[in-house]
Amino acid sequence: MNALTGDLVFKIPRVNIVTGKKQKSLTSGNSVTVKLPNPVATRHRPISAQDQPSFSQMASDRDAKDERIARISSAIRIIPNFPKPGILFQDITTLLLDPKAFKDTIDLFVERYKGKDISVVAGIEARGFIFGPPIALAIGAKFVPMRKPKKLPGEVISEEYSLEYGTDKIEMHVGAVQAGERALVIDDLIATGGTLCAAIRLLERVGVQVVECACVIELADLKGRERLGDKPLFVLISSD
Ligand SMILES: O=P(O)(O)OC[C@H]1O[C@H](OP(=O)(O)OP(=O)(O)O)[C@H](O)[C@@H]1O
Ligand SMILES: Nc1ncnc2[nH]cnc12
Repeated sequence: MNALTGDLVFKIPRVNIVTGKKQKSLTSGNSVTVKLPNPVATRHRPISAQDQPSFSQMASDRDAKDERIARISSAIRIIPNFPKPGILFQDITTLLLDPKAFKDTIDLFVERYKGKDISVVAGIEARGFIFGPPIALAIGAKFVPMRKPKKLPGEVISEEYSLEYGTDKIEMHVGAVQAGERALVIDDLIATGGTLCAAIRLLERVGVQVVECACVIELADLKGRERLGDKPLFVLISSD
């Protein structure tokens, strides 16, 4: 129980079983080695009603929320050694195969952002394109795709970010957003935080206020959250 919020935070002891002594997380920035016991039980730490003051929240509401997060967590498959040895890949395609868990995912985000005066949901290619549009439709915002280089046909502005070897870029159409708009940035996962930081910079360059970033999964060991500085990050599941 979080003493501050009264939220229940619990661990799902075994979600997916994988083997191997050391597992690395795939990142688009630094590679970090995460030592795990052998055989390895990959753990997801569901985060319930994260950083939402909830003294007045009914216990039954909270239980229902925790139940949804547990369902989402167990629907995500973890594939070891993909796309290269040592990587523990968090595969959200299995979440998409489970309509109830997928709907729960979207609903949890919608419940958080409805009525918050957000006019832009910016989704990061590729997996941010899966979660962003249903959230945008439900909260009455437009969806703006933030794409990998040379994919958007119109005039673009771009922002570079660092990878383990070299750099990458994300791009957004000029005119897709206007100064003063309030945006939510959505992706499936935060690892080092480099991608989300680039998305924030891109939006802020054109005068958009990034209200929050939201991801289904956080690879907490990689400390991407710290890289975001003061920018709030909301996640459903923290994997360590
Ligand atoms: O926090 P970071 O270290 O920046 O990493 C997170 C990013 O990495 C993954 O995308 P990826 O670059 O693999 O692209 P994809 O979604 O097109 O596969 C993920 O979907 C995030 O966008
Ligand atoms: N471990 C991981 N699983 C899935 N996508 C990722 N992007 C960066 N690291 C990842």
